[in-house]
Amino acid sequence: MAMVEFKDVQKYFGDFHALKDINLKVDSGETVVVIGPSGSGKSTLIRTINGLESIQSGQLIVNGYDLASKKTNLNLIRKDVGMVFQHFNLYANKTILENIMLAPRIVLHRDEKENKQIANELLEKVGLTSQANKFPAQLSGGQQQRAAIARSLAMKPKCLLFDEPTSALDPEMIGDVLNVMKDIARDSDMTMIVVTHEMGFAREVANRVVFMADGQILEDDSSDVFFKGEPKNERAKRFLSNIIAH
Ligand SMILES: Nc1ncnc2c1ncn2[C@@H]1O[C@H](COP(=O)(O)OP(=O)(O)OP(=O)(O)O)[C@@H](O)[C@H]1O
Repeated sequence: MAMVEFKDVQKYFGDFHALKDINLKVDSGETVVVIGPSGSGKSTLIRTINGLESIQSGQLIVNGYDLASKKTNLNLIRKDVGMVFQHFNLYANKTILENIMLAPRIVLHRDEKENKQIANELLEKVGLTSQANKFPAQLSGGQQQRAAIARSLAMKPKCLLFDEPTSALDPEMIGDVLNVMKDIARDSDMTMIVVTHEMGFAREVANRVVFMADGQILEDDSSDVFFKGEPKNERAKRFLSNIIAH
């Protein structure tokens, strides 16, 4: 079953055509990595999936809901489709444990004892048990991002969107965050759509790689084809050889 399906989607910011004729289908359980040069529309693409950006024409179906319809309740979509941002977006005045417990308590009305148990399990999963009662500012960037991932997972989403989750981190923090993401991709049946330049991650766990440039999808391959067989599109090929060379 498709978790996300774009059909001839167009997105404008004023006169600027940010997403051009997007056709993309992501099946439940797939891990898809989106790559491409700066300004190519990668963030815009994934932000449309949970309604953070609206589309102007075409069809976008997410978890069975039509996002172009005014009747669609975005809160219903966001319950099942989580997002991890470049800059973590944790609540500064709440502890890490409270950050993780907040949405399930308010949105899902999860029983308090169960909520705490799930939060503690997630803290363990992302290696932050000892940081549970600290505030975000007391943690490193890498720890904050792992807390943000745990917070998203606490909602038990069907789909998790990642918008350059490691690009604001110091290099020594990146590995731990990627390892958490790799574990999730391997161990869960959640759909993951990840905007990243981390080609090691893409190679190890992505089922597919989508290359964007100038608001268009120029290549959409299984990762085997992308990494072993070379992309067919010239720009994708050049992009790949540049990032692998650096
Ligand atoms: N709110 C906005 N208003 C106007 N233009 C926007 C807005 N958001 C994005 N854009 C433009 O849309 C284009 C695509 O932006 P987007 O952030 O999706 O690219 P990206 O591929 O994610 O880039 P990067 O890798 O640098 O994050 C850019 O030219 C950007 O300036």
